[in-house]
Amino acid sequence: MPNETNDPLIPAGQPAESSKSSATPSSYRRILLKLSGEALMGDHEFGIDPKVLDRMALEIGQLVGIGVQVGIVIGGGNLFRGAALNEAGMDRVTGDHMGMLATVMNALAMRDALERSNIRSRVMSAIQMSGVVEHYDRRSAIRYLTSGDVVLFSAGTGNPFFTTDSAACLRAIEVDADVVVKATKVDGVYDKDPVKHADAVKYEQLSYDDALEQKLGVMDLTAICLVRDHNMPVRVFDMNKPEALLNLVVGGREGTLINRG
Ligand SMILES: Nc1ncnc2c1ncn2[C@@H]1O[C@H](COP(=O)(O)OP(=O)(O)OP(=O)(O)O)[C@@H](O)[C@H]1O
Ligand SMILES: O=c1ccn([C@@H]2O[C@H](COP(=O)(O)O)[C@@H](O)[C@H]2O)c(=O)[nH]1
Repeated sequence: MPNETNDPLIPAGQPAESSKSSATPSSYRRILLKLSGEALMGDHEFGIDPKVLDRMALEIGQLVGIGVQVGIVIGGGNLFRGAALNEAGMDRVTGDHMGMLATVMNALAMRDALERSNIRSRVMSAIQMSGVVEHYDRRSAIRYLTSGDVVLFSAGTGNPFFTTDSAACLRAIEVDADVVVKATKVDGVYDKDPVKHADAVKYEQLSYDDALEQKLGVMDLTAICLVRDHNMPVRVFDMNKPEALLNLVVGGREGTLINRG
């Protein structure tokens, strides 16, 4: 049911067609943008390149400018991943806690970049961190999004053994986003990893079931099961391609669409 009451707690969730009647030229009213932590490194080996943050802030500002509500989940792969720490000998749950804290650091850095560009934003964390960031609360998040604030959902799901892809899909479903937009270092989903295989073939569109059956590594299988069960579309695109984010949000063909098929 479209939200016709203007009650911020009634989900946005309008299909693309119904939102076209509003002032925004966007195909979507509310998106959940998943940013790769690794991509924040830019040309560096580790950490955060402020130039990447500033460029992303600019692109996010363009979306806010056309009336799109933006929730963001940032990965932590530029700092720590629990599985890698575990391979190096650390307890897995401790490593996952470090990975989740890394996502909070990335979210704080992105908020800083957004605010320097005069884009109102808030960081919420799945792990309580009084005095640093607000604890995640779904109803507050929806209110912030409805009022036009960019909301950065940090600390993943708050639980070990998950990833920020799953967190992004979970938050998208919870706040009733229209789509998960996964910004990554490749320009879509291929039949095999395009970084490792020069002959990989790109999909324009892919069903959830095909993505699961073929175990295509661009997104973890838990996340794909979640979006499939809640019929949440996902678009995977290249975050290094200028204007690609704006283009896909206004209905352009960018990357790969994963949906019911
Ligand atoms: N079939 C596939 N199609 C496209 N990319 C693939 C595929 N299989 C593996 N990949 C790899 O998945 C990567 C995309 O994941 P991404 O960089 O977003 O990492 P992540 O683990 O989600 O993010 P983070 O860096 O935040 O941990 C691409 O860089 C690509 O090399
Ligand atoms: O719900 C979650 C989300 C993440 N983690 C840990 O954080 C790192 C970084 O996230 P990426 O998705 O890999 O960028 C991840 O490797 C996990 O160790 C988590 O435990 N729970």
